[in-house]
Amino acid sequence: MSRSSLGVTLLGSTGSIGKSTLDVLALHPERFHLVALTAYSQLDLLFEQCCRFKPLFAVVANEAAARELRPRLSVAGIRTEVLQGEGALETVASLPQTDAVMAAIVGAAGLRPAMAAARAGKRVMLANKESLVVAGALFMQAVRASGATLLPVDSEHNAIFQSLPSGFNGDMAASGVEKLVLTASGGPFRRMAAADLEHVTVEQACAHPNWSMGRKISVDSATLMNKGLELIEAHWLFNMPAADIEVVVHPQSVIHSMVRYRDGSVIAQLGAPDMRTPIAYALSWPERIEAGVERLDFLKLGSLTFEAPDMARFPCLALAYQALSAGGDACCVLNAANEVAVAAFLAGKIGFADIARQVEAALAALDLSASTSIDGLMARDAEARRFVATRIG
Ligand SMILES: NC(=O)C1=CN([C@@H]2O[C@H](COP(=O)(O)OP(=O)(O)OC[C@H]3O[C@@H](n4cnc5c(N)ncnc54)[C@H](OP(=O)(O)O)[C@@H]3O)[C@@H](O)[C@H]2O)C=CC1
Ligand SMILES: CC(=O)[C@@H](O)[C@H](O)COP(=O)(O)O
Ligand SMILES: [Mn+2]
Repeated sequence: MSRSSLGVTLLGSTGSIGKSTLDVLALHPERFHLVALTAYSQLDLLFEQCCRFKPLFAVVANEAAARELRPRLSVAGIRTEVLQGEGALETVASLPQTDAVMAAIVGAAGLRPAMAAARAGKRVMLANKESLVVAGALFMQAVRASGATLLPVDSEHNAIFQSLPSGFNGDMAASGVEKLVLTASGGPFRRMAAADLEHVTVEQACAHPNWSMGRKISVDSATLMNKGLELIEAHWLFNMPAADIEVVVHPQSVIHSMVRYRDGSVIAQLGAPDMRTPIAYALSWPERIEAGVERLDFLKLGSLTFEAPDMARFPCLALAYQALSAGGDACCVLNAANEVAVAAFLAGKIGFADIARQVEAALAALDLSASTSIDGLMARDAEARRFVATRIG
């Protein structure tokens, strides 16, 4: 390992972003080394990843999983130390050996470890958009206080980051920025009638037209809640009011997002729909490295098209605008209610269109006054989860 090699902790290594991150890291063994890998349910895959990448630490969900993994690693001659539980996720995110943290756990479960990385002043490569949805103000405050480097991995926000002037300091007006434009694929049901949305299957909802992703974010893309979460994420990352963040449906997912400038210029980032590009940029910024992705062939692409999002058929996007403008803990409630409703849809307990109904009910019923700590937000998150779980039964 060279002295300048970057020590990476990969939170959520067994997921879609986790695996893509390992693909990029494997292309550059001289540039990066793995400090820690973390998994939740996929122990066999974590074992294989430890054998291949030999991290210093592996984190699993509980004592039983740790007792299973330790002897397997030992027999294989791998000296990775196995830790367990939520606290261990925060530990590996803030170790002195860790230079950079890829935050790729799904859902609000990723918040505390991402916060630990931010508080410890790490290079935080943020895929876990839910951290900013639940705790945007506290998260950005922690980044500023510690001097952490926050690099967006979500493709749209990474595209905006690439389209902003270099040395951008958070002052949009001084940089001549007028608006941000988030592109949305429209999901698998872009052209479906409202009545038919009541009957779509889990398999259809998880079949994203352009991206290969985990199941939760795939359902979010299908309801357009993903774009709602990304609106809130963009608000916090780039210090932009919701009124200056447009959402445009672009079914090809080739333009990953854009920045409008005061002089009428629009700067966009384009690329194949492959997360290895934004992951590679977050890992190598301000430089660029090979990501192993297919190059765009404009002649094969033909045309790029645009249309307005339909918030009547996809009310989750409207609910996210509503939560952002309500402030307080509304975005935390929106996220928690959505996580429970999506899990219930994936388990066959509610229909696709019920997801928005559950989120709307939680926002209407619960106290949305602002929490001032992560513990307070997690209590509000738990309250919203209980509320929706009780309604679903
Ligand atoms: N996939 C994509 O292309 C994109 C994803 N994102 C965001 O990145 C994040 C990850 O998404 P994705 O990779 O698709 O998700 P996946 O479901 O594929 O992977 C999630 C990862 O988190 C782990 N995990 C799940 N629950 C817990 C928990 N309670 N505690 C600790 N670890 C847990 C999983 O472990 P295990 O598998 O072992 O159970 C897995 O490693 C999400 O926030 C998503 O919105 C953003 C842009 C694009
Ligand atoms: C790859 C990525 O960043 C996802 O968030 C993706 O953007 C989902 O696509 P849509 O939500 O636009 O369908
Ligand atoms: Mn995205």
